[in-house]
Formats: sequence, structure tokens, C-alpha cells
Amino acid sequence: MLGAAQMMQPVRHTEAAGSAVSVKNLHIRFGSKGSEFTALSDVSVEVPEGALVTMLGPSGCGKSTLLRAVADLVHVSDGSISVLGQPPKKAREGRDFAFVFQEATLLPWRSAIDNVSLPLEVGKHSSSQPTADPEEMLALVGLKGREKALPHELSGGMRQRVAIARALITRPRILLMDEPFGALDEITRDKLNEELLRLWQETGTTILFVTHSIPEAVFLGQYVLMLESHPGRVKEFMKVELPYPRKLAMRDTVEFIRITAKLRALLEEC
Ligand SMILES: Nc1ncnc2c1ncn2[C@@H]1O[C@H](COP(=O)(O)OP(=O)(O)OP(=O)(O)O)[C@@H](O)[C@H]1O
Repeated sequence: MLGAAQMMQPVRHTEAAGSAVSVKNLHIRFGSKGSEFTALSDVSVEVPEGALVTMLGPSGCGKSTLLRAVADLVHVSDGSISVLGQPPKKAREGRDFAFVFQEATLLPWRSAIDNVSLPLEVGKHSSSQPTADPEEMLALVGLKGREKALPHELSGGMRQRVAIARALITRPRILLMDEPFGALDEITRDKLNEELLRLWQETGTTILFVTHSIPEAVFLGQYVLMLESHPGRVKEFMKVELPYPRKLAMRDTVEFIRITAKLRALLEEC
């Protein structure tokens, strides 16, 4: 088991890394022949290992579908997805990724620490696989002292922190996050944005993060992937030329505002 200190070795996010997720000419169709609906059409994208990619796009353009396809939760109609060089099913079985949803989906009868340790108890977690210590993971997400609290005794932001600690407990190399802070108030969301960046820099986890918020996408993202709709396609894959570490005050800078304005204009075309 690895402690938080070992997980917190600063990680350099280099350009030279290989692909964590490689999507090639992906098509996803729902429904049966005759009444088929194309959710994603010819989507190709390379997510470098260790990168933080935020995903933007109009409602229904296929952001969640793409994330779910990477997680082996959606059938691929055509094209391919490779997760750390293997098919998504293999990556799922090897617990190479973890998913964080908009709702924390904690078990209400289990304490914070027991929710965090749940992935270690269920499924086929190999004892040789490195894991983190639940107590230290809770400390890492700022919940030291709240280990015994039940979900209903925690705020929405705290519950989402527990969900993130739970996702990281098996030390996945990839974190898939589908609007994880979408239901939170603005101040809590800002705080969790900063905390997520800290976690990313400390753990080196590759993160794919779906959001509806342009400022959130720019503040977090090393890259922004924008999808357009009807059918879902890549509109833009853009590197965010802002240095890390990032602090919330950065959102008031001219450069930040310039990037968000560019993305807003692109989004209006989608
Ligand atoms: N299991 C499914 N069966 C049929 N259609 C589906 C299924 N899942 C998604 N879709 C459709 O695929 C399209 C893309 O949905 P998806 O949830 O990926 O969009 P999104 O960009 O994440 O939307 P939002 O921003 O509103 O969450 C939508 O038109 C949706 O209705």
C-alpha cells in the first residue's frame, strides 16, 4: 500500500509522454437498423499520458458518450479506442481507470472512510496492485477528521471529495470525470477546481473531465476538446497556453479572458 507521501511525489507533465487514450475514427450509433441515431461520427483524439483534458460542447453532442466509450460502457460501432495501449475492456478489468459522476453515489450507510475503501473490497482487485491508504486519501482531499461521518452528515462538496478519494484509492492511471462539480455551488466548485489541479499535479493521473463551463474547462485544462453536435464530431482540440500551477485569480487575466472568448465563439458555431 502506498501512502499519500508517495502518491504526492510531484509529477512532471511532459510533452514526450505516450497516449493514455487513443481514439481513432470512432463512430457510435444507438438504436437498431432503420431507426439508428449517430451520437458520434469519426471522432479521433490522442490524450497524452498525464494530461488533463477538459471536454466542452453543446448539450447532447456526445461528451458523456465518448467518456463512457473509453470506460467500456458503450458499444463502439466503428473505429477503435485504445486505453494505455489496450482495449477499454482490458483496461476496465485491470482497473486502469476510475469514473467520477456528477452525483457522488456514495453508499449512505457507510462512513466516508468505508466508502473510500469500498473498491478494495469488491471486484477482483489483485493484492499485488498498489493501492493507497483510505485515511491518507481522505486527508489528500481535505477530509482529515471526517473519516467516520456518514454521507448525509457531509456537504455536497465533501461528498464529491469522498467520491474522488474513492476513485483514486486503486491508483488508477486515468480518471474519467463526467461533470463532477456540476451540481455544486460556485464557491465549492472553485475550491474543488483548485484541489483537483493539486491532486493532478501530485499524482500524475491522466484526467478526462466533462464540463459545461467554459471558465472551468480553461482553468483546469491542459487541453480542451470541443465537440460539435448533429452528429457529435471534434470541433477543436486546443492546448491551453496558461502556466501551472494555476490559481483562481488567473481567471481575471487578459490571457484567460482571451481564451474563454475564443472558445465561446467556437461553441456558438457548434
Ligand atoms: N443509451 C443511449 N441510447 C440512445 N441514445 C443515447 C444513449 N446515450 C446517449 N444517447 C444520445 O446520444 C446523444 C449524446 O448524448 P450524451 O449524453 O453523450 O451528450 P452530452 O454531450 O454528454 O450531453 P449533456 O451535455 O446534455 O450531458 C444524445 O442525443 C443522447 O440522447
